[in-house]
Amino acid sequence: MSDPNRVLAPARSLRATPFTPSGSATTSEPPGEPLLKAADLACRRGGEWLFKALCFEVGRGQALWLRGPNGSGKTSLLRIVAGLLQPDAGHVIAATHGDPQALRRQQVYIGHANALKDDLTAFEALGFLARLHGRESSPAAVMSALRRLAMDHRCHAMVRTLSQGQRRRVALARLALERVAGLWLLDEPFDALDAAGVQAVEGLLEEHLARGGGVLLTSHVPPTLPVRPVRQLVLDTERRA
Ligand SMILES: Nc1ncnc2c1ncn2[C@@H]1O[C@H](COP(=O)(O)OP(=O)(O)OP(=O)(O)O)[C@@H](O)[C@H]1O
Repeated sequence: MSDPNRVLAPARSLRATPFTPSGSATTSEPPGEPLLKAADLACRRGGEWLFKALCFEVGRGQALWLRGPNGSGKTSLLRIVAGLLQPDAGHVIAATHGDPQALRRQQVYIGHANALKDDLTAFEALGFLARLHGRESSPAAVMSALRRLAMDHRCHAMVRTLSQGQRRRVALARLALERVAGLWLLDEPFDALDAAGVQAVEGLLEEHLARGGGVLLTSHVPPTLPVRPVRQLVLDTERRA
């Protein structure tokens, strides 16, 4: 029997199932409008098509797990949605209601690289990111965010002295500063995290979805959220044209 949460099967032409709003959105945004619509997206890299005619949506309160083998185009797709890469066809529509600042306020992109400055302390690096993205950056807020990822005890450590998992925790602590029910785009958020780190991030995801946010994430391990089902979008190199 097919998994009802699996929204797409990989093929030359990929189509999502019809969007059904879900979740308990506590937001002034219209509850039925998706945070993200991707229509007929195509991406070609290194002379090969990664995907074509890809359509999907992320609604409020929804998490969509982007999965597929190495090189199938997950990062490329996330970068297209984040506006960092031009698709070869199709378009992405974000629920911004014509406000050009809304996208910046509502969208969070955390890529493979942690974007932390090596020569700052964990506390300074997170504060810098918060200010850069126009988020709450008071010392209390930054410490509280570090605490959510159990990194408050290392707040004075230089980033370059932290382990990979600790750096990932500091980068992801940024999510604890978010208050807007927007779209989170997360590339391998669980990479390098131990079980406690994974649990902390899943808790943040759950809170974000509960306030009406949406999440599009890649992961090589299935994300398991305590309350909500996670839908799937599969990119599959073997079945591509
Ligand atoms: N800047 C680039 N120039 C040319 N080809 C690229 C570039 N970036 C990525 N590619 C190619 O695009 C394909 C998809 O890469 P992408 O990083 O999107 O895959 P992925 O599914 O995220 O992989 P992984 O699971 O290994 O992270 C790969 O074959 C890769 O070599």
